[in-house]
Amino acid sequence: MVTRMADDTTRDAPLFGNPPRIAEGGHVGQIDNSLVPRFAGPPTFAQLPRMDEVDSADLAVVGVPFDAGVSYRPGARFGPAHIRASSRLLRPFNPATGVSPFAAQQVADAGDIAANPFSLEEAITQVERSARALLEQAPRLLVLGGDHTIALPLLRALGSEEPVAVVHFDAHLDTWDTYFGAAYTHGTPFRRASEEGLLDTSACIHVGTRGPLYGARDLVDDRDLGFAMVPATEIDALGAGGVAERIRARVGERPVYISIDIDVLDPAFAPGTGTPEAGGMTSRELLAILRDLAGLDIVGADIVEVSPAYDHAEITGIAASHVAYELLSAMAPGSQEKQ
Ligand SMILES: N=C(N)NCCCC(=O)O
Ligand SMILES: [Zn+2]
Ligand SMILES: [Zn+2]
Repeated sequence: MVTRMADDTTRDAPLFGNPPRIAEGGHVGQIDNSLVPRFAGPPTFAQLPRMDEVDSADLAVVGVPFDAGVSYRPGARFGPAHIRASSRLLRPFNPATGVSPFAAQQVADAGDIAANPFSLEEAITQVERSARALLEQAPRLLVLGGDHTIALPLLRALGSEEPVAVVHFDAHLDTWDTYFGAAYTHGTPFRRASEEGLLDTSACIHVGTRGPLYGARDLVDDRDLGFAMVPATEIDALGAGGVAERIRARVGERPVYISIDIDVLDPAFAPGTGTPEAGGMTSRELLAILRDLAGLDIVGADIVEVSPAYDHAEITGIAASHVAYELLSAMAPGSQEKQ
């Protein structure tokens, strides 16, 4: 009996080379893990095809291995590879939403954007240029960072024609002005974006904000730059559904960019990050909130600040890969009707 099963399987499995893929909904999907072990094969996000393996893509997953903008622990340059490695266990069907995110839309991995590690200004230009070029090939992007600096060039690529609403999950405001006189850092992208007119200042919101600030003025500036806030201290009382309701009320029908700094999670759920703050949300809360955002006009998203050197047992990588999966599910056409 055991011998027969093994024989049947090996007959269909390729010896090497192009792995067999799931093909659902007319789309090229994940490697078929009933024939090829999930720990074998190329290291794309969720074992999805590369961009050059599909005729066209509805959504591209792209990495930005860059961390020259950090103010504390380094290492987010290794975030994209770590999130991809931790995404091998993602399966095709999302039972919490009823969505098959890789059957409902063509998702492909576009590899990494090359960003100069020695020139922050040049890196920002490269990220914007690359994102614009990629948007010609796939109308929506899910970006794996990288430190939070990259949100600015991504917003330049997405928000220069029509300002976007930003839903920003983070322990930090990231609307500070400068560090050591530097305008472009991972603590300043949303101030720059607001100053540049990239944000719909009636529709942006932070979620999960906590920890000490430099002064009370930070909050005044933040409001002036266009952000409402659901601080971490309000999450217990609101619950995931209540938080999602606040986000929906703020964003409405507008095009929205979702930026997720993994440090929005408590360090217990995401130790592998550069500027951890105690008292954050659980991964279950974050995943539930994202599920409730299905149906928003999500034009792009990022997951940033995963720093694998500080991770243990892939805790942070796995959290980030599931966050990506819920985002892809929420971005799938028809996702709202399924719920
Ligand atoms: N974007 C992140 N993760 N952190 C900003 C930290 C700003 C600071 O060092 O005060
Ligand atoms: Zn942060
Ligand atoms: Zn941040």
